[in-house]
Amino acid sequence: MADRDDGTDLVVPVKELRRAKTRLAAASARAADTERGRRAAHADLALALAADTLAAVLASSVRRLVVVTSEPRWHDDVPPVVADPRLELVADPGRGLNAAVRAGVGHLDGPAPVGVLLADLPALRPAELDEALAAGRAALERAPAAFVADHTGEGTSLLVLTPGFAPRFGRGSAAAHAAAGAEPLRGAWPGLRHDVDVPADLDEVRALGVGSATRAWPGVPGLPALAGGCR
Ligand SMILES: Nc1nc2c(ncn2[C@@H]2O[C@H](COP(=O)(O)OP(=O)(O)OP(=O)(O)O)[C@@H](O)[C@H]2O)c(=O)[nH]1
Ligand SMILES: C=C(OP(=O)(O)O)C(=O)O
Repeated sequence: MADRDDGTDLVVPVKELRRAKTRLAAASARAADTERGRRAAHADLALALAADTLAAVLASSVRRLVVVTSEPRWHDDVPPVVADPRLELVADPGRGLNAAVRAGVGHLDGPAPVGVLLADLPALRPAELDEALAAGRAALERAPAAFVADHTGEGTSLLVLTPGFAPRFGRGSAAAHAAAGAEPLRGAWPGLRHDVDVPADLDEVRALGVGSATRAWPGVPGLPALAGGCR
């Protein structure tokens, strides 16, 4: 078992909700009867996934948390996260995921290792994140970056990098990060590896145990359970 992390800085990109998670459209379609209801349920789902991911992050040993987003609901609907003193918000440059990640890493503007975590990990456990960040920092003695592949083996859920390493998120990112010299991290970390991309993933993460916002979806408007994060 790797050591507990002693405080890595973390960047989490959160896409504008109405454009996010298009591969989950079939799940939102089952959640409401009208087109308007479906759109609202879809945005609530994307927000719930991000809120649960961030609740776990804030229960970990992460030192600074940079969220890169231009989502207008951010301030109203994620109050426990917004109120945390470790949070710094950076505007999304609007040029895709890697540009958002670069903006977050650039904001930190230092030589220290940085973790980049995607925001669709509602079963994430704080201890898994701490372990993976510690393992990633240890790997930086041998490689310019380290990554945790997602449960399919194709994507990347966490990238730990030294500033200067170019992130290669997107389809097939695990292979792209490995080809650029990043070291794959081997821990089990089921919640860290299980991102939610397609409707079947929702059942799978619920079986692992998700945070309160995802557990409550689809729920009444306003996501009353959002403040939780305990599992
Ligand atoms: N800030 C920011 N975050 C992004 C962007 N694209 C993706 N993300 C985040 O990166 C994570 C993983 O992205 P994807 O699974 O590719 O998400 P997606 O584009 O919302 O989903 P699909 O439309 O289903 O491909 C999610 O947490 C998104 O919020 C972007 O352009 N800007
Ligand atoms: C964006 C990514 O993931 P996915 O498409 O699996 O969500 C990625 O792995 O870089």
